[in-house]
Amino acid sequence: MKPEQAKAEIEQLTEQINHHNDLYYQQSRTEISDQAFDKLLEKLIALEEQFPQFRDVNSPSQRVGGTVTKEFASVNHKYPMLSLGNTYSQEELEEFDARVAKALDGDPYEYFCELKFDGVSISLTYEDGMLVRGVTRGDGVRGDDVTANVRTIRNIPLKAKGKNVPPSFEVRGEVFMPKSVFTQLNKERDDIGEERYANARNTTSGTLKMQNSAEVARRKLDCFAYYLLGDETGLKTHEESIHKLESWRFNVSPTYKQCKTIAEVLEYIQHWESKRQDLPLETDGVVIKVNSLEQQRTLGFTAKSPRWAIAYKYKAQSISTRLNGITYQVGRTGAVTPVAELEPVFLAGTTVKRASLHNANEIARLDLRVGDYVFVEKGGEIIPKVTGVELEKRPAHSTPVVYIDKCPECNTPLVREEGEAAFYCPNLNGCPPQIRGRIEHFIQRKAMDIDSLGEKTIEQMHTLGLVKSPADLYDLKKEDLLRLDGFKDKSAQNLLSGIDKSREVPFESVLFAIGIRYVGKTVAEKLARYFKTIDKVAAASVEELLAAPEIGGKIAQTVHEFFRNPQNQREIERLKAAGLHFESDAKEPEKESDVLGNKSFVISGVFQAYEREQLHDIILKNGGRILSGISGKLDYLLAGDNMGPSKREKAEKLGVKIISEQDFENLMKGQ
Ligand SMILES: NC(=O)c1ccc[n+]([C@@H]2O[C@H](COP(=O)([O-])OP(=O)(O)OC[C@H]3O[C@@H](n4cnc5c(N)ncnc54)[C@H](O)[C@@H]3O)[C@@H](O)[C@H]2O)c1
Ligand SMILES: [Zn+2]
Repeated sequence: MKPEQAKAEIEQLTEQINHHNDLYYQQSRTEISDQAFDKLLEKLIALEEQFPQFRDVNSPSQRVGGTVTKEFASVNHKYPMLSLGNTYSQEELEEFDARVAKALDGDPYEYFCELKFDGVSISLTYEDGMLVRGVTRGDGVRGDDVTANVRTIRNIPLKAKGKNVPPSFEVRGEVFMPKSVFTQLNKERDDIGEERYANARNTTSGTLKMQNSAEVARRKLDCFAYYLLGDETGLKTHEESIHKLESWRFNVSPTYKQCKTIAEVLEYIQHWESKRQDLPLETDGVVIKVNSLEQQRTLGFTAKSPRWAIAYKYKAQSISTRLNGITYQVGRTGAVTPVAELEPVFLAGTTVKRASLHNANEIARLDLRVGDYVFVEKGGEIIPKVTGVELEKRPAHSTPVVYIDKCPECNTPLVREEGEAAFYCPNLNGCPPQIRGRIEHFIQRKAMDIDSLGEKTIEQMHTLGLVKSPADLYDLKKEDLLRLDGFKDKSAQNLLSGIDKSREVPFESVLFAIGIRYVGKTVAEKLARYFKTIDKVAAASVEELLAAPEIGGKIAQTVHEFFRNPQNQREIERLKAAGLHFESDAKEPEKESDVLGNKSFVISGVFQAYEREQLHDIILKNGGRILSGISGKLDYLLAGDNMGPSKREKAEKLGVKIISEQDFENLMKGQ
């Protein structure tokens, strides 16, 4: 290759890699697989080695990929947080072993193997046994201070318990979202018409950077600890540090193993290759560390990673098969999901016949054509996905897939809202899967909690014309139920009493049950708490909805529209007549004073003496108002710890007064 050509290619690769790094670390999104990304980086490294004159100090080959964000205060790491060199092949692993042997100059050494947990790394600082700080890796030198969020993770001890806990130390670990939590989260998102999250790692990264710790707590993140650092730990090996962490009640994955030779390392890798699928979290490889800390010091670091460790990454399990066609599914909210119908193929233990394609953009991006041979990949999720097309096998004269424009269930023309990836069938009240889905949503445990009513029964009720909307459930008679398959006197009676009992379900559950798009259980609770009655929610303008805590523009808009629809209005009138709770039992907070004189507040950050919701109540009870965001109209920004610098900046620019917890207490005293 000519130098000019190499230079151009290095520049182009750098730009590409920076783009993917930005997506991955800043926006928690990905456009290409890790393996494809690693190939780009490998290519860049090879070119830079061949043409060192074109290697920039800021090249992505020389630096950890992330940066800090504006939303959190940034903190310098005491010890830099580096990346890991990685490999997908046995030969490269053996080369690594040879480098270690050479650098240790005949000294005997051994390895310690752990799984590579696929989440987000975190640094946890403890002082006098107490957790004082949780910081993301950031650019390796500085990270985001996400302490408030880290405190919500149950498996991260707030206090290290056990013998000989040193006065000050740092723990490194991986924050992750267990597979079961991720699946449940996506189920809930499907149910309220939100787009699914792509994978658990990106969701973990996005969650850890949320501004609202209460929401983080609901996401049920978890953490595995794998490093112990400190000046006075007295440790000799990595293994000892792992045992120390265990004895101080840190959550350590029991999957580690000490290995004497690289052959044992290879056995470990093989052992976990398929077994790792049964673990409760995603893993993407094995991390191999030289066990002796003394030898780790001898080996040292490159600019980007330790020379005493390497990550062996498992190749994604992928296979090529024929795309026989595309079918379309309609969900409860009318969202249309395309599904790839494949020539059955055996992949990683199961036969795959179908794969998800997400949406029309994805089909266009892949330029899919029926008859193509496509690559199917099983990532962490159970449903495989189509990741690419084997272009050499493309049949002649094939044409790109034309996305359907009518609902496959009811033939209504589909619509796509601005800024949304999915197409929708707008026929809310006449499209069968939407009707059935709405009833399934209505009866679920978190909503009206009517058990003994399964999907099959709902479908049959709908086919027989017994139930077209949730309100019809309350008109059902015993003789209606006896027409259903398998229903006898007793089961019919049970169902009727289940329906009857649902009349006692509290308002927030009813508000969730009626199935407003984007209104999940948490949002329903917030709205119910703030507005107290359905009539007030229904009458609220978009601005008034926005004033409720944590209600954003998209939700405010849909809630407002929902109550303007005459059919929805009629349904609610019928449900009211059926005797459901449409008012909150919780009493209006009793006015205690007017000391805050109608001033407006935004609450942000974490407070010493109060929970946020508590402050919220105190303000309302004492004649203040709560606003949803910082604007020129705002009187006070009540700032706790860990408030993002961007909020402070905005408030300062608009001349909004920023007050502390102490200032607020003074205001309450009328000072
Ligand atoms: N698909 C994309 O667009 C894209 C973009 C950027 C990066 N990436 C992927 O991100 C990775 C590069 O990121 P990286 O620099 O964070 O490196 P890395 O993820 O390959 O390795 C370093 C990280 O491994 C983690 N880790 C997990 N288990 C560990 C254990 N037992 N011991 C020690 N560390 C453990 C730590 O968080 C550590 O920060 C690559 O896998 C790359 O493919 C993908
Ligand atoms: Zn339809």
